[in-house]
Amino acid sequence: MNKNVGLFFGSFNPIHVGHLIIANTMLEEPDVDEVWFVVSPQSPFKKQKSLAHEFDRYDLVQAAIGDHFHMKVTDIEFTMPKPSYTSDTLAYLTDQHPNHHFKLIIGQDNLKSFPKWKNSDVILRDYGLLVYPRPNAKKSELEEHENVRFVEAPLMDISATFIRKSIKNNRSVKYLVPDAVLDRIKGKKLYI
Ligand SMILES: Nc1ncnc2c1ncn2[C@@H]1O[C@H](COP(=O)(O)OP(=O)(O)OP(=O)(O)O)[C@@H](O)[C@H]1O
Ligand SMILES: O=C(O)c1ccc[n+]([C@@H]2O[C@H](COP(=O)([O-])O)[C@@H](O)[C@H]2O)c1
Repeated sequence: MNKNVGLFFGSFNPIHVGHLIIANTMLEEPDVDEVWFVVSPQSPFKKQKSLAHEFDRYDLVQAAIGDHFHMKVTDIEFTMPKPSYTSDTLAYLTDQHPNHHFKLIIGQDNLKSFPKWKNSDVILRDYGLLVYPRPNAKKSELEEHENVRFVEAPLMDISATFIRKSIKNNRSVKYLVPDAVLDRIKGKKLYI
């Protein structure tokens, strides 16, 4: 079946309510039928000491979306070369699902550096970007690009960095992550 799929790539270290609000907002767009979370083992521009194992991050995403009918999670990048280059994954997914139409979902903070991504021109031309606004994002020349669309939605000053820091400092992150995610973070003693 043909589907319009919004691909939401990220480290998800851990997934937080901001990510879920972004996914849900994108599902309201007329040309997004499903959102697939793509858990990246290693983002090219991020060197994190506190990066949880990709299997754990995948589990947290799965726990967060539960059995949502229009959200899925994929581990497709786990067996691909690292770091995880989005254009390679897009090519692979397009090959696997020739009838689907993919778009990329990103937060506004990633738009400024997007021209430095591998094959960014191909991604822009062949897929296009759906952008969720983010506080303090730097201005980007791509804001007016014909294949870049901003959604109108509330700014959310929430980050995985803040959540990891809070856990380390023994502060509660209840409501910043879904309860099922919090249970697993505690159970596996992640980010302490
Ligand atoms: N609060 C937010 N507002 C808008 N976009 C966001 C927000 N949080 C995450 N994103 C976007 O979600 C995608 C995946 O993000 P990522 O997993 O790196 O989360 P993060 O909260 O930015 O993590 P970290 O704090 O570890 O850098 C990126 O495109 C990022 O821009
Ligand atoms: O393909 C690239 O060149 C590229 C450069 C930077 C980031 N990405 C992807 O963008 C996603 C979000 O990245 P980050 O660094 O905000 O976690 C993640 O899945 C990365 O693999 C991809």
